[in-house]
Amino acid sequence: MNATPAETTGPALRTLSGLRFSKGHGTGNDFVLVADPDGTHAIGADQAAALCDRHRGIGGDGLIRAVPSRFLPEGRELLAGAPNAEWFMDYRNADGSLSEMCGNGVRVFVHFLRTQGLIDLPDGGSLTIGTRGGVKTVVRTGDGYAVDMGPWEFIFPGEASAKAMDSLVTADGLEVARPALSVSMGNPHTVVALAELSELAGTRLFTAPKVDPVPANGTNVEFVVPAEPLVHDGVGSVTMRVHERGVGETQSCGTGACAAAVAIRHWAGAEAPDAWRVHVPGGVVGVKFFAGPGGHEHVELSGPAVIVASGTLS
Ligand SMILES: N[C@H](CCC[C@H](N)C(=O)O)C(=O)O
Repeated sequence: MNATPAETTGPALRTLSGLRFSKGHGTGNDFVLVADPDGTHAIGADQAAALCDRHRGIGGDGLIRAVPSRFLPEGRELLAGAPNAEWFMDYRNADGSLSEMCGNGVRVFVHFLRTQGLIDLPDGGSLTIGTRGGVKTVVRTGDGYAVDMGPWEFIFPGEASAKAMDSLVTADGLEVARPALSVSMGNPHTVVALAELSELAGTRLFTAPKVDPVPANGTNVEFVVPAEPLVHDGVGSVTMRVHERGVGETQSCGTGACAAAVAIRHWAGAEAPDAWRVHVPGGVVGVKFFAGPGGHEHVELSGPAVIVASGTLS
């Protein structure tokens, strides 16, 4: 991730002096979280990037502002069809860019609302929230949260070939194009199939892998290796690393784990299971396919959420 320039970070943070914040993560995908129940603390791109800066700010893969949906035009639009989506996850990537969705972020967002005393959600209870990727329903489970991520779809007809600089270059320096699938989970993903993760060994995904074709608003790129055997006790298993749009390599990506399961399940064919475990550097998340309303297949993402600390900006 590119650090924000010093001349931007300092002034941006000074505009936020006294701000109460928390730090949390879901399988190592970490966020700076701000509660804004009165809708008076909009956080812009430079401010978000400064808060997420790991050397001059608090540090995080993204910034999550918890704000009542009624205070945002996107939220008011959602309330028309989902009046119970009282809270809105206002999410920005570490570089300050907006993104439609953040799967790990939704779990940490709901956990944050609970720890702030802004909602009451008993074990087994469910909550509907608003995001720029639509309304999401979240259930509190015994060991975290399960999110109905909604329907998935392929972004391009057929399969898109993908190339990744510095990580899939063969010994004789040839760029290796791999089969890939571009999948929308509310945000764009390009899933690249590898035979084994050792092909990425020793590689930090510093630069955005080259993919072809590129989705209109850029893409998150997942490198995925199926387990051997792919299915055990009826559950499929894959291992993945990810270069996130607007961030860089992260320990985990919830929407990316869903996209990876969509792609591997597509490649595995009709016998592939509906339940998956996705192993990421930061832990393991569950992905499950189920028949959603209107006959669309939905994806459920499940996993832990942790609030590490809270503080006040100097
Ligand atoms: N960087 C992503 C957003 C965060 C996604 C990821 N953190 C997740 O858990 O889904 C994008 O620009 O689409």
